[in-house]
Amino acid sequence: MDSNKNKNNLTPLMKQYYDIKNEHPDTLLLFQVGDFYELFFEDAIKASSNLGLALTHRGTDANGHPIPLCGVPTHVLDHYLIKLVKAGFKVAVCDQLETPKAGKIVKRGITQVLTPGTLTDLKLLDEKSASYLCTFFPTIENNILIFAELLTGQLFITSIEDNTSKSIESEILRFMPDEIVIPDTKEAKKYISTFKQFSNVTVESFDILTNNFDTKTTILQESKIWFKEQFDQENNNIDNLKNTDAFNYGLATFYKFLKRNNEKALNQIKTLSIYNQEDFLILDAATQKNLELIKNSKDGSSKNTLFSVLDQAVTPMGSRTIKKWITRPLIKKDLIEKRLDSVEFLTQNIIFKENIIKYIQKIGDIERTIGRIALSRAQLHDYILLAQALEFVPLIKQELSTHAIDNKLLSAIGSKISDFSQIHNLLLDSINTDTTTQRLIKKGFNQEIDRLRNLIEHGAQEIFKLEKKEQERTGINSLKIRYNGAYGYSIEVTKANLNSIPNDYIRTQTLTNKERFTTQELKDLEYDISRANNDIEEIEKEVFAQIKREVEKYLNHLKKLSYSLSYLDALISLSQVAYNNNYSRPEFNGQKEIVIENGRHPVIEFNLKEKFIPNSTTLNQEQTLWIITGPNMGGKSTYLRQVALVCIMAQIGSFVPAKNANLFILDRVFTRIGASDNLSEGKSTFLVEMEETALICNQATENSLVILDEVGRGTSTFDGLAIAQAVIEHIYNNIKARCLFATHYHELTELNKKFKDIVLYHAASTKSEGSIVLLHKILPGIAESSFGLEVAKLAQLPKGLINRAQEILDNLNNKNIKDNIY
Ligand SMILES: Nc1ncnc2c1ncn2[C@@H]1O[C@H](COP(=O)(O)OP(=O)(O)OP(=O)(O)O)[C@@H](O)[C@H]1O
Repeated sequence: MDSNKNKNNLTPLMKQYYDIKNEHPDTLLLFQVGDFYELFFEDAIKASSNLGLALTHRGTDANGHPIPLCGVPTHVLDHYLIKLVKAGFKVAVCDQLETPKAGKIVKRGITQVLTPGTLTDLKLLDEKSASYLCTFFPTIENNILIFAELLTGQLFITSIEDNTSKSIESEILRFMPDEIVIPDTKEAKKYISTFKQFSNVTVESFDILTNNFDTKTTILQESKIWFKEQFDQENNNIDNLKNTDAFNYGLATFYKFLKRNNEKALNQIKTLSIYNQEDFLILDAATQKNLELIKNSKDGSSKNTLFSVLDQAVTPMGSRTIKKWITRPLIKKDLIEKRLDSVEFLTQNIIFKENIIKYIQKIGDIERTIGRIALSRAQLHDYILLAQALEFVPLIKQELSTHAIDNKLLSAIGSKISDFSQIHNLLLDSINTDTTTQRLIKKGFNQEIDRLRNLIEHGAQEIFKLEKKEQERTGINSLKIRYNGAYGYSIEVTKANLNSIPNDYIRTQTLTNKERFTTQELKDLEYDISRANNDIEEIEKEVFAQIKREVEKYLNHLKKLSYSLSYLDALISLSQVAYNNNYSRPEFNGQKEIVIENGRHPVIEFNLKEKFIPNSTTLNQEQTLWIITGPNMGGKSTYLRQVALVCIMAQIGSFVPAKNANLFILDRVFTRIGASDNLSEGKSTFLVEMEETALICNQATENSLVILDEVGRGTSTFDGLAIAQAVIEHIYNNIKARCLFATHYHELTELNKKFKDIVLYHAASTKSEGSIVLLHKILPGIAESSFGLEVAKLAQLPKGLINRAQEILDNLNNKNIKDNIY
């Protein structure tokens, strides 16, 4: 859209379009024209290719060029909005603000600006995922990350001193934000390509943060004032942060962005959590991907993920809580034990659990309903849902108090579920739940509304009653009250009866045989009837607003209620999963050991046709590092992942798929599994492998679990072998983390002779009728070989090819024996 130069050549509609678009140049502008929302110029081209809609042309621009155009019907706007916002566009919706009148350009204005991270409209949100807006501000000193969950009004802030993109990426992935806002500084822009792999990125201009010329105060100061007003800041962590540029500018960037795009949400952010990365178990980005915690690597959905197994919640808010728990496992023993106590209690008290499930199911996703109320986006429907939900709160409260619950967490949840009878009664008395009538307020709640409604419903009867009254008063039986489109209501009297009309009759019209009159009473009645429809709307709106204000007084309590209920739902979900799948309660006995008896992979055990073979693990002072060899397809990767998953599940507060598990509280879990390249960033498979290994070597501690699968595989045999051995030696000698290392380099098993705590395990196999049988059992010792050719046979490589490979292999083995390489 190049020029406003020749504005005089434009139609009034296009002039108006230019004016509005100029105020929102960074958005796709959907401009309402009657029954369509239309996009013009570049916006039309982008939208048509993203939405698969036809691109046409209409009229000419100021320079006489045809204007590209693409339109969507108004009744399907939401459908297209979701698509555009999910594709990462910022979208502004410009509505017609008045009924069009002939010959006059209709008034239009922006009614919504949507960006991926600022959505608060339920139709646009994924119900099983919390939606976060992230702001990232890096400086040489530290990096600030701000995550805002707008619907619940929560803000999470952390500072990361480590400047490697891997650390920052890991922390961002915990929240999986829908949008990451960064300043247009050189340091920040370095991260764009990394962030774009998993989120939408918006660059916010930085220079004007400090020079807001529109007001006397700068955005920096404004954001500080906002922060002070929103939060009760008795938080020690905040003082340290406040002195850093990253925090101050990061906050200003966040504030500026949200103020422009969803100011209401900005004012509803009331809960602050300043945390350290180390407050939760740290799962680096590769681990989150490799273990398929929330998203699978196949299609990015939650199918066959840990989340899909643990999520048996009956409400979406419960599912969202489970998701949060999975990405933020705990590291404080007492908190983990509290969750485990509750899960155990719930698995043992089935009737109690069933009752609670029944009620929570009826309550539904009250968290989002309350979120909408807080953001003033709630409609009648939301209040109906709230009223229905509150009916079950006393029942849950009763369950929680009457069962002698010997469980700290459940009792604490119970105490937060206050009695909302007052607000429940108010809603029951006032809100019209009969959605067929299109009325907001229930009969009997407000006298004036009832009177007007009566008038509308019984207008005809009122007129009839008046007619009777006038007949009796005048003694004229033929007197009629009639309605005429041009004159309205009037009393008709035949000319023969004119002598009997009272003095207060006002003549309005003379017909051949009749005269028409009105009276003050008829005028008032007519006025009331015609105004009733308008008035009732006004009064209903005002009464509804009063009810909303009353409900808003309880917002903080309601937020606590929804938090407690989603927590309860998530706990019940964990207990259901534990019960159904025969999981056991993990123990933390203070020893630095991971001893798992008959562990299983929580996801794979569901998908196998045959029975999953359980395997045990002992990583302790005597066995700190396992080198695992074994045939391809022998089950090594499954085993490695299962050990990591069992440890993570335990720190989520879940029971684990094992007969017994004695664990210790890990600070970090690292996994380097499989081949992944990052061609979009110009990184080869091997470079990615080495970057991930470097992160482990730099960040793992003796309290970490390190899972390494075939490190060194991506380069030449000797380079790979050398790197693999050096990595093992570093982890064993310097880091002292508990480690499982799977490899096809049999040479590495020699390390067991050098270091006594490095032990050898293998994925067992046997031969039957000349073919390999994979036992999927991890046993002490070394595998005979990798049986690569056997697996190739299983995969049905051509027979001739296999025979030739066997020849080559025999030659190589003979040579190795001669050269004594093994
Ligand atoms: N404990 C088990 N019980 C039953 N089946 C298993 C078990 N472990 C693995 N499997 C099956 O074997 C398949 C291959 O396992 P996995 O990928 O773990 O082997 P691998 O040893 O890592 O192979 P490669 O060295 O080729 O990567 C799995 O997809 C699963 O179907």
